[in-house]
Amino acid sequence: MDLIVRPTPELNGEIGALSSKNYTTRYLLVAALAEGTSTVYYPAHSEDSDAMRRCIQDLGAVLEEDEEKIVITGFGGRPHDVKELNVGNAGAVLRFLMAIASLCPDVTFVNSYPDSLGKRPHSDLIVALEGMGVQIEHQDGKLPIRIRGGKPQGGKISVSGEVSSQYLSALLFLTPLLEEDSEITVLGDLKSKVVIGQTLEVLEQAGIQIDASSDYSRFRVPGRQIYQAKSYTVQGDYPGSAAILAAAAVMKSDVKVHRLMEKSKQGERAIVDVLQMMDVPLKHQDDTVHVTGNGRLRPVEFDGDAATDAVLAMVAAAVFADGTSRFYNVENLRYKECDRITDYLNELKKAGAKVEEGRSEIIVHGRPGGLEGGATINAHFDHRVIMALTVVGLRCKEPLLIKDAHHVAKSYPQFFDHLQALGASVEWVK
Ligand SMILES: O=C(O)C1=C[C@@H](OP(=O)(O)O)[C@@H](O)[C@H](O)C1
Ligand SMILES: C=C(OP(=O)(O)O)C(=O)O
Repeated sequence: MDLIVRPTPELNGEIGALSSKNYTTRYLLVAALAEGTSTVYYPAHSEDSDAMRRCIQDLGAVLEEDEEKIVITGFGGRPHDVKELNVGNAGAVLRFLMAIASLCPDVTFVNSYPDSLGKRPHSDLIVALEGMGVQIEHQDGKLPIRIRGGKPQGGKISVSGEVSSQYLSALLFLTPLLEEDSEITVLGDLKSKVVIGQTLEVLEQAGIQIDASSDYSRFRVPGRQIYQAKSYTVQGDYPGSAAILAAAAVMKSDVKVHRLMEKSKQGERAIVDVLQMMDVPLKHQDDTVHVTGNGRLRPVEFDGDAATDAVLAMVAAAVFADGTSRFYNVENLRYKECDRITDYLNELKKAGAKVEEGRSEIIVHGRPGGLEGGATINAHFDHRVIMALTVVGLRCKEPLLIKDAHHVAKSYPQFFDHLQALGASVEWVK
């Protein structure tokens, strides 16, 4: 489905942030790996979290659900002998479950999004798992991927962190279940390092003991551990909320987003600091971010690796700043649902933005007077491109038509409802 974003002068109102995608996938997984029955309160409801839900059921977890929670009886360290798993377009779910599937005799991950997840690389994880004695068939490191496991071996394990932190997270979920103790060494410069903090936080809550070096380059993981059944509460999601906050920042607004923990380990909470650096009037207290925008923004320089899933929203705000902004250390944006540098900037240019790319950076020459708009946008199967182009479209002179905007449901199905509730002029078209 396509969506029209029309110029909108003002946003006003209050919303509750959606539930965190990263915490939901992790809590569902540790609950599935536990012996006994766990409860996850306020899980995210999106395509990615549904993918994890569906796959852990296929692997033998038993789920009962109501409005506020999912009660999960885990399969412990013994997943069912499932033949096929379909993770949809969810990268983290795929990578985490590739590691867990190595406990099964023979599982194939199908390629249901050939133009998105089907293009993303998994070689670094494949190499690490092969080093643990797992046999893997793949298409040059890509889907479909067939994993013939059974009894992966711990011990000394190396994994590259250069492309994604998800490979390391995957091994951190698997190794506590192995017979042997493990020592994981991370090769190269670990990207999205802050996300490993979320993995370790959840593992600790699940009763798993891991000794991590302070720079996250080495991990000692005792084997034969048991995931404990626990109750978890999912916090609000900063990456999705970043787009709402950016929208409020680029125009006259009085917008509150609730349920955004000040002490969260989500790196994307940096959206608050970045908007403040851009002189956007806002307050963050009692887990509520309150933006009182006036449409005036200063340019900013930011290391985007610290907040990988919020960079596109930050760039969308910078499009209207009164000067040149730079987002650096962002090469791994190229390996997401689309190439979030080249593909994203091409769409921004269609709307009239002045942007330039380097291998690992995005440069934005702000246009405080607003953009022309009047363009048709290709979503590239990417929820974050859709959200960011919506932010831009609200301040264009002519409407933007976003093709296939339904892919927003990968992480934030209520995004357009939330924006409409705040007064944005957005409309689905057939
Ligand atoms: O571990 C996770 O849940 C995620 C890690 C990040 O990926 P990379 O480590 O590939 O940057 C992030 O972009 C993704 O949305 C979710
Ligand atoms: C990149 C993302 O997710 P994943 O890697 O899990 O597909 C994202 O949510 O922006």
